[in-house]
Amino acid sequence: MTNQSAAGLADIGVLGLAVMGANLARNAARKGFGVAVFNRNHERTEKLIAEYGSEGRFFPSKNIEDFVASLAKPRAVIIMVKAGKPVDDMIEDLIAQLEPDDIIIDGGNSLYTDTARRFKRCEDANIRFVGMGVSGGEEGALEGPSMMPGGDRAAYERIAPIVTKMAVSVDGTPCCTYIGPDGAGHYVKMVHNGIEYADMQLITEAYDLMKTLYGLDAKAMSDIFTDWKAGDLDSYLIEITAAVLRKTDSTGKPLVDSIVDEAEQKGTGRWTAQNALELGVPVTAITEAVFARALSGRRAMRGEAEKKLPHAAVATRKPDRAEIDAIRDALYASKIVAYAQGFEQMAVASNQYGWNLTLGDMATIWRGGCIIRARFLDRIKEAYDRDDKLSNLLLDDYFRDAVVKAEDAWRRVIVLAVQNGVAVPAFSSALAYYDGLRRARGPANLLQGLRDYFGAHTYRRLDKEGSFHTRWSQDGTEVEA
Ligand SMILES: NC(=O)C1=CN([C@@H]2O[C@H](COP(=O)(O)OP(=O)(O)OC[C@H]3O[C@@H](n4cnc5c(N)ncnc54)[C@H](OP(=O)(O)O)[C@@H]3O)[C@@H](O)[C@H]2O)C=CC1
Ligand SMILES: O=C(CO)[C@H](O)[C@H](O)COP(=O)(O)O
Repeated sequence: MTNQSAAGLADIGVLGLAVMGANLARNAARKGFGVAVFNRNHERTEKLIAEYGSEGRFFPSKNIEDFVASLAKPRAVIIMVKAGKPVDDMIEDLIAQLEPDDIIIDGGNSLYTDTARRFKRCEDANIRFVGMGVSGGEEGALEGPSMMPGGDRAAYERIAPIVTKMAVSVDGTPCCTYIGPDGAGHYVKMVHNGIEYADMQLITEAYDLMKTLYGLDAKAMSDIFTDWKAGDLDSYLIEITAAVLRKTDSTGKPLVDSIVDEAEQKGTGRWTAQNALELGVPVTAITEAVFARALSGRRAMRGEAEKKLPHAAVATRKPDRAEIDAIRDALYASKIVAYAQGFEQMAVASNQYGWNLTLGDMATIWRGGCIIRARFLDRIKEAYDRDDKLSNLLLDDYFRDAVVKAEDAWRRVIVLAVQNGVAVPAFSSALAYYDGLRRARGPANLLQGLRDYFGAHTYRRLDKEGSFHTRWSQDGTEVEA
């Protein structure tokens, strides 16, 4: 499936030409592919062709019939529309036009269970379906995103020569690989976004600590984040944090100080947390990040609470180098926990849903193009290269050494935050997870006793096999259940 446009037909189609679709279409055209383009509202198509039509071979259409007719057979169409019902509508419209063996690729942020359902729907219509997570935002879509295709493997193999060329490459390896069957590609994208939520929440907490405890202004914090980018924390999110903090508005003041403190969300972080709860995986950092966005949304309530629930004014501390370094170390340790949790979630899902995910591949394709791209992902890839059965990243030597080294600073920063009333839910839940994880014997024995007391739910004993119940409200004797 390459360069059939010589015959006057396009190699690939892009349906949906908002930020992501238009940039993916330009990306493919710049790489030499003939690209059929279509959007419900034709103005977007016209704008794309007027502004960028000279970048490559575009085949614009005003309706879906002409769009499909402009594609070389077997056809391949990337749908890039708003997630949810629009995707179902577009699939139905395409099914009515396509022929057996043609391929539909959904490149949006679809819920993985929707993807599994759509896979079945297309299979019933003899159409091949690939659910492909795409990350990188506007710039990544154009310059080379990270791509997470799942579903029909044979269909993926057919589009691979195109999509692996569209994806960015790191050290010569494309950030695109087949992930697994049915909804696996969109599942992995969902967890990517969950980790993105946690990573951003941790950065936000570091910002709040520097601002509230040390009185640092945006420019000073921008310089600190720029320094951090030179070390272990080197990542796209740290880089853009420095850029956002450095930006001034038309008044000359830092833009960030005028942005409303309410975080919005489209749903992928919430889906990650919901799925973690369903699977019973302790994904605390991502879940706290979702809740922190929800709390940020209660702006009026927070305004009222600030008046009614006062806290002693925080005495601004001297921004001593060692204390700022401690925040950096706490951020790094918490970030390791967040990624460890996200990777465990993918491992559990892989088992539960029979996907056979290769976790090292996720680290490999997230090294470039995507929003969470970071030097750190090389370390994760190396950890899975050392042990592809690794049950938790924190048990890998590199990550164990990193958290052990950061531990004192991590604790000090959280103590300081708690003493001064600065909310650090992701920092502190990450540390609580770490402390819970590194104890072979925790306190859930008491919890089991309580459950047995009120509900005869039984418990197991350390000293003998079987399940037991104590007749708490009768004669107090223990019986085998
Ligand atoms: N923006 C980003 O940074 C990223 C977005 N994504 C995902 O990629 C997908 C596309 O994102 P984005 O480019 O931001 O666009 P939007 O999510 O803003 O969706 C706009 C596009 O969807 C089309 N659309 C909306 N409703 C319908 C409908 N009922 N029927 C047909 N088309 C419809 C619009 O067409 P029209 O012009 O006619 O209104 C337009 O092309 C989404 O799933 C998004 O979550 C993934 C990674 C990053
Ligand atoms: O997929 C993405 C990046 O990888 C999108 O930018 C995503 O929409 C961001 O999520 P939210 O709007 O919920 O913050």
